[in-house]
Amino acid sequence: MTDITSKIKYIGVDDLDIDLFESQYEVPNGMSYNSYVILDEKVAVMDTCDGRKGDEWKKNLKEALAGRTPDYLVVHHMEPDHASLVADMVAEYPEMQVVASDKALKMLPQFFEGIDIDGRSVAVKEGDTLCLGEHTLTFYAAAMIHWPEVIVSYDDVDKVLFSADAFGKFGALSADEDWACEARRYYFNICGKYGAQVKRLLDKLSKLDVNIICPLHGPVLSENLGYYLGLYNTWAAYEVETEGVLVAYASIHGGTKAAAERMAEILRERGAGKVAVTDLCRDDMAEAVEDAFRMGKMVVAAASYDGNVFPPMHDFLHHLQLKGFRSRRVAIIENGSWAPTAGRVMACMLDSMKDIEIVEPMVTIISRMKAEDEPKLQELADALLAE
Ligand SMILES: Cc1cc2nc3c(=O)[nH]c(=O)nc-3n(C[C@H](O)[C@H](O)[C@H](O)COP(=O)(O)O)c2cc1C
Repeated sequence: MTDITSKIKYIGVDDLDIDLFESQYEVPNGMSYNSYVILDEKVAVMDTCDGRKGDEWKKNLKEALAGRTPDYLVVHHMEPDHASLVADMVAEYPEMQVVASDKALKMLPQFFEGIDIDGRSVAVKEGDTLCLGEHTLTFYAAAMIHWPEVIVSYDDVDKVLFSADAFGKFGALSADEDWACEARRYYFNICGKYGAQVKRLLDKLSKLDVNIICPLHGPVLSENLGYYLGLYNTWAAYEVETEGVLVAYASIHGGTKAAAERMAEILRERGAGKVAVTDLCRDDMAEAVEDAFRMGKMVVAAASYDGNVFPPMHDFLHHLQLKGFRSRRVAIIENGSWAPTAGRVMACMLDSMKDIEIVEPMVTIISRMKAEDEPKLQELADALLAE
């Protein structure tokens, strides 16, 4: 338990036992479920915790309360990694009121059958305030970052923003790691689709004087906030963050892999900037998605499979479709032994995304790369790098 300011305490919990966050994201350094308590004339608990760590969280809460009773539980986001203990809190503190958006209040019985908060709920919308004594919270709608019921709140005494999942990050607080790397992987995989909504929130924040950002995952941000806001502005606008190329391949027997690796070499020889190579069958899918958004250009290379494309590539492109991948140049390499189909399928999936420029000519490898394929790869690399 740490002090964020004289009246705001951190009561969140690190989870180092979790195998996959949201049942799909590898988190080698765990996850933090952040939660805070404001101890003013009134006491406000800011979100709860994942049920996986409920006992630890309740212990932290009790310690922070030091015998006091919460007047309000503010629910910024209803996802179970933050709201699992709302029903327990409602039962334990009969005088406590639940403060949330109208949508969140409607979601409560979906998660907690029979929960009774009649006369104990405060529905808040954009611009509403909650006075705690010295501190007053102002609420802002943050719909679709990354659920529809999300709100954020701002305390103009300590200039603290409670940002819900915005500015969140994979990794427990105990992890000593670069913020941007795991925050970017988190952002594009969790919020990537909602750039327009993130941009709207950033516009609102630009009018506030924020000194401290308290997100629901990852470290509290209190220094150099311009750096974090700058990255969020780049990401929300789908702008290129790093000049370079992601080469993503899906290969059954190694032929496509050899072509992809040769393509990466050619790109490096031509000074393409950062060239990252990912094996979609083995490497972290979330990192591949992150790198696709991070860089301005991409090469996709895949084997043909049952008149379609090898499934790991289909899975990758499907992730990009879901996350709103857009505004990038993409080159295609396909492989097949009798009737190559991978290129057509990849092009079709890419065509469904916004402002994707498919660079010609696509290269077709027949089973294994031959000498005659080398100039074709060079031509494709030149076309990809030409602006
Ligand atoms: C289950 C399976 C289905 C395949 N389907 C096709 C196909 O529809 N058309 C084709 O040309 N090759 C097909 N292939 C062959 C591979 O695409 C081809 O051998 C390719 O060279 C493999 O590339 P790799 O060495 O990168 O794995 C299939 C292979 C397997 C194992």
